[in-house]
Amino acid sequence: MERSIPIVDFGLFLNGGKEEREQIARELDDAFRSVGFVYLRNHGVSRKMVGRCFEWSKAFFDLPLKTKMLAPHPPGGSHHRGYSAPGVEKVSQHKYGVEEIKKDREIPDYKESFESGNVNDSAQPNIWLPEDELPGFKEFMETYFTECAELIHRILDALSIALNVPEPGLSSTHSHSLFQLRLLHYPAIDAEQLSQNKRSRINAHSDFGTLTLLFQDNVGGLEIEDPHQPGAFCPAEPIQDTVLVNIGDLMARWSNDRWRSTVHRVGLPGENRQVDGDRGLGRAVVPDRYSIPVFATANMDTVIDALPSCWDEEGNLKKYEPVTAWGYVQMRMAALYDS
Ligand SMILES: O=C(O)CCC(=O)C(=O)O
Ligand SMILES: [Fe+2]
Repeated sequence: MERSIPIVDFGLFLNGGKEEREQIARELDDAFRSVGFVYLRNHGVSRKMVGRCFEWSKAFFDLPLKTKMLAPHPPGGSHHRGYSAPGVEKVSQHKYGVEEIKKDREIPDYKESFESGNVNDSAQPNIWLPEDELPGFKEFMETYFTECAELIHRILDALSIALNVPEPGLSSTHSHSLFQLRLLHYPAIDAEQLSQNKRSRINAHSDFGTLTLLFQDNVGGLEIEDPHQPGAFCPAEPIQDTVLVNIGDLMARWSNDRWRSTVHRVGLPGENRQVDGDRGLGRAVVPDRYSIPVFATANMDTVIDALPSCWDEEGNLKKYEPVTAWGYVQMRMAALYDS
């Protein structure tokens, strides 16, 4: 890939003066224009909190299936909370036709997930296990959600500076913090199954909200598509103490495609990553992988129409019709689950 994913010191934005904040806004703008992804250091969610979240995630997924099924994800795509067992969800890339979605599901994503969101989100109430099945889990996830929501709002402040969006900026269009905290577990799998495309971990897709935070363990396997070479992917390696941030489709549209919503997937970890097992028998096993994406979207009534600094009447016309955040997200979500 021509340009790798930049690393930005977000502490300079959080704690710096006007000049430093403007500099970081420019760095984010560059990253999102060229690659659509950035690693943030000093992002304000402590190493300890991130570590604890991975521990909780493992504790949850280690529970027996029948216990996890006490917090089931409802059928259909409109209430995106609770537990989804391996093979239930299949991400798809811009495929809304029933036939296309069915065909896509023939290669199952081998992962399980648990979704939670804002405690005040009445449209999508959280779905928890009975407290005594995993005491403390709910409380921790609610706290983690709040810390991630704070980071998302600060990134939105930086993006507002980057695009000259006047005060109170993009953060105010996300004031309900309708975010989704997702725990993901990809069970250990034969490397051969992944390499021969019999199963995927997560198929190539772009995220459909405004932006996504992604915490990953150090197993690897995440890859992003080279914007200059469609179909060619390169690794987004785990980097200690950073969070990956990427632009989603809704923000790409809002920025009139100034920023990229880059297609990504999870498959076989790179050669330099760990693959356990007896290579002699050709039965290498890719270890379990855990990741924690947090998806942001705008308040549902927000009209997504090209931001003022992203278009003009001369060379750079508006490319898209206005759409509400609600209309857009529902359309994308319906493609995820069989209804
Ligand atoms: O597990 C990962 O690293 C990526 C997850 C992802 O892209 C998603 O859930 O949208
Ligand atoms: Fe994604």
